[in-house]
Amino acid sequence: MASEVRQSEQTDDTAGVTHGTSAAGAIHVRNLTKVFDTDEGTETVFEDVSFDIEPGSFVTLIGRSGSGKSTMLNIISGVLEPTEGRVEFEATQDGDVTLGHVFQSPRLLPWNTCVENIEYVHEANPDYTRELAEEYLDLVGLSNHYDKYPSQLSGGQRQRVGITRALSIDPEILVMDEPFSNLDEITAESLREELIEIWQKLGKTVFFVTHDITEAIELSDRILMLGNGEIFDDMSIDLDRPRDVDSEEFLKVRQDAINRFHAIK
Ligand SMILES: Nc1ncnc2c1ncn2[C@@H]1O[C@H](COP(=O)(O)OP(=O)(O)OP(=O)(O)O)[C@@H](O)[C@H]1O
Repeated sequence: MASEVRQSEQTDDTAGVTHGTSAAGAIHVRNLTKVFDTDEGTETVFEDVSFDIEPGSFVTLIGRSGSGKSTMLNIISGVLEPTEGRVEFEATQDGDVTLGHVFQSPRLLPWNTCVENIEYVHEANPDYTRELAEEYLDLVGLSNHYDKYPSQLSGGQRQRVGITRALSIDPEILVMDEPFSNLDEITAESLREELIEIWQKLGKTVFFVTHDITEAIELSDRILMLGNGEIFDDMSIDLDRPRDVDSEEFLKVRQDAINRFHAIK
């Protein structure tokens, strides 16, 4: 049974959502409209948008700058209220849905170590132990960095901590807003590979936002294209994983995606 989203903010970077039962991790976006009121008047970002996301799938929303990708992601995560419509989640048998939010910049607390930055989002979790933080840091290759401060880490390592922190609350759903766009391409590429390995291992539903078509094809089961206030295309990516971005079949899919993307007026 589906359940309407209710956000209880745990930190800037994670949003706890509760309610519902079964098929945990499915997302149902229903007739979403978002209008911003500004000094210059109103701006309708999108109107009457609906789509469904399968539990455990990796779905990416792409669109030009200003098309409303972050707005959509923030409504799904509960950071923003829609003007009209609703988002429903399928919850676990316990009736819970937890959602982890990874931002473009990891937003770590500078006076906290890696472990403490994870501990911070577990303040209300009686089962939290340092071992749990270490286990998640191990997952992203930060075993030798538990007690380092953010200033002692590279940009890629800081983003790894951001991803780890979101994963450490064991969310059914991970929303990621251009998490690799501030990183150099070599680091971004290794993080993409790690993310896919983690996703395959943990089976989370991932809702990912990017403006990078190659990144979207490399990562996703499905790409939603947002433009002119609507989802104008919904493309399944049927390439085997791991994906070779230089392979003939990848380049063919990429060209198809580019053609479809440019079909929007
Ligand atoms: N809080 C706000 N108040 C008013 N307008 C807003 C607000 N947030 C976003 N907008 C407007 O909504 C539109 C969509 O913004 P959004 O950040 O969702 O786009 P985006 O596709 O994520 O862009 P980018 O790829 O550049 O990050 C933009 O025109 C933006 O100016």
